[in-house]
Amino acid sequence: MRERALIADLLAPLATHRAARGLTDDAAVWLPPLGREVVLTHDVIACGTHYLPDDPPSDVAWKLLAVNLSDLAAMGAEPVGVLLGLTLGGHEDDDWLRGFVAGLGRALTHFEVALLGGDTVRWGGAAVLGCTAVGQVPHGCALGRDGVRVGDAVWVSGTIGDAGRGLAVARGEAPHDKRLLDRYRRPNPRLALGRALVGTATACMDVSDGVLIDAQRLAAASGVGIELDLAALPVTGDCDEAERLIRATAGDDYELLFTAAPDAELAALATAKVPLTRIGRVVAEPGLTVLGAHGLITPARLGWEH
Ligand SMILES: Nc1ncnc2c1ncn2[C@@H]1O[C@H](COP(=O)(O)OP(=O)(O)O)[C@@H](O)[C@H]1O
Ligand SMILES: Cc1ncc(C[n+]2csc(CCOP(=O)(O)OP(=O)(O)O)c2C)c(N)n1
Ligand SMILES: [Mg+2]
Repeated sequence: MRERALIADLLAPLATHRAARGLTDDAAVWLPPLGREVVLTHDVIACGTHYLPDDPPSDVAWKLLAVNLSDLAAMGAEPVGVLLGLTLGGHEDDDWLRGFVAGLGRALTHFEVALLGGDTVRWGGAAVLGCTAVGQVPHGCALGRDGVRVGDAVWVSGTIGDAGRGLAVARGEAPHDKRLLDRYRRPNPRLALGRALVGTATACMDVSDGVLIDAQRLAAASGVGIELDLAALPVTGDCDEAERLIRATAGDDYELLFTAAPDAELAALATAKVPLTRIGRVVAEPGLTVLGAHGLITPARLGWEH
């Protein structure tokens, strides 16, 4: 399929938002509502690094959107639209592209975001798929990483480590488990939670590289320290300390890690699907401290780094 056909026949029908101008102009034109700030983020996923060549193309489209919307969720923003940078390789034939666009359409509808534009190129290597997500927040309401205060409680949404286990399933290294595969292939950005945390959380970020390394980054951004209780980490099923460390460093969770005053009322923000768990506290001494059953633990690694 030629680039023109992909755009005109498959992508343009998805670009229904007025701002996209039917994908017939050089760029999208969007007027943010009065009193709103525009929130912008860009994340790339590469075949072999972030997803597997055999992952269904519709799930790859979902993941591309989800990892970007997760960054908007972390900022407390409401998503508006996305621009896609599709650098395709030899593996992405017409069937793959049709599957990708079908999944893209479903994901756009599910997340209520507009396709605003993008670019498509072919090259000889593995596919590299970029996405710019555009969101909005009421003026001054964006959540940041630098608002953590000494004495705050540290919270995380959902469960940690299931996506990492899903990757093992996808690689054929663990028995088939649809739920875990979905956690890896179809992350759920915590958009409603992120927006609900505006005004309550002192700081927020999403967990993509592993909850330990991301907690270290959150603490560093605020010039404070974070103490995490490994036993408090929300995991699926029973697991010992060694397994908890694996789950805490696997990454791909796309949960929200946030801080709030110790007496902040958060129970009302939790749901059956997205529980909230208090996993630690903020201290003055900078750095990350991991506490196990027998005291301090020094993990060999904290998470994923490129
Ligand atoms: N190549 C780049 N050019 C400009 N900014 C970048 C680049 N890579 C990362 N950033 C910015 O650095 C910050 C941290 O990026 P990253 O660690 O990828 O965060 P996240 O995990 O939220 O995606 C973000 O504000 C991101 O926009
Ligand atoms: C095939 C494959 N191997 C390994 C991983 C694990 N992995 C790759 S990148 C990554 C971290 C998240 O990606 P990154 O580009 O750092 O996202 P960002 O922090 O920028 O949101 C993880 C856990 C994976 N998702 N897929
Ligand atoms: Mg990034």
